[in-house]
Amino acid sequence: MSLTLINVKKQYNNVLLFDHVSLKANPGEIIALKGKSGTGKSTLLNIIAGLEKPSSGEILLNELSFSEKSVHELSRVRREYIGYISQHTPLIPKLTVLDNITIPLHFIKKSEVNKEIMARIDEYAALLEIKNLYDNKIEQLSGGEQQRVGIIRALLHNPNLVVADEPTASLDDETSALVFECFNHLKSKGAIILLSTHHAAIAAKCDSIYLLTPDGLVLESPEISDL
Ligand SMILES: Nc1ncnc2c1ncn2[C@@H]1O[C@H](COP(=O)(O)OP(=O)(O)OP(=O)(O)O)[C@@H](O)[C@H]1O
Repeated sequence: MSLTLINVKKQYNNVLLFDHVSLKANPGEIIALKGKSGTGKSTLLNIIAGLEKPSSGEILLNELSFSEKSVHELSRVRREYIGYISQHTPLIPKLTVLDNITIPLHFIKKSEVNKEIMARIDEYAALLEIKNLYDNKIEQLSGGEQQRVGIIRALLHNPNLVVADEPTASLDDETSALVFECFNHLKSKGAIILLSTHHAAIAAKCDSIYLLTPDGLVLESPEISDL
């Protein structure tokens, strides 16, 4: 599945945040989005995840156009194809790690955790080193552990597009590297991963790095001459 952005523009109350944001991402690409605080990275990622509408412009997943979809249809597209990772995943403190991870299954009327889904949870939990925490309550976990629970929950349905807003912000270098391993795993299955980050080391591992400016995306790496 490919992702195409065409001239995406966003303004709030007539104040322009960005315009002319265009991008083509192919299956198996990991793309980093950089930019000064307040340039609109989270806003752009929310738009790409179908959580917010652009002021104008087009977002396409293959041929599927977001602008032609109602809010209801967009939420179905999100559930099916998109994994959204935010800095502060809403988790339920009194429930266990495993219960929190499997919450989305209730929305797709598939409350049973079947073998395939459990194998996927095990795989990511092993990669992120939280397999021993399944029965712990969220309120007993550190911030970094909670972040990893949110990441597994976002990947439960094997998304074709992963949108991650500073996924390693609350993590140390070693744990950040584990998260990147997860992204590499998804990449090998053909997913597109689009992440915002202030960490140079994380951006350097991505296939390409774009800087978000008020006038669109500027390719920072690979440099044009490398292409
Ligand atoms: N619903 C909204 N209404 C009005 N302004 C908003 C709204 N949401 C975001 N903004 C403004 O848009 C700007 C960009 O916010 P955004 O969170 O997208 O930036 P960012 O680049 O992700 O920042 P950071 O790196 O600090 O997380 C901010 O000035 C913010 O106040």
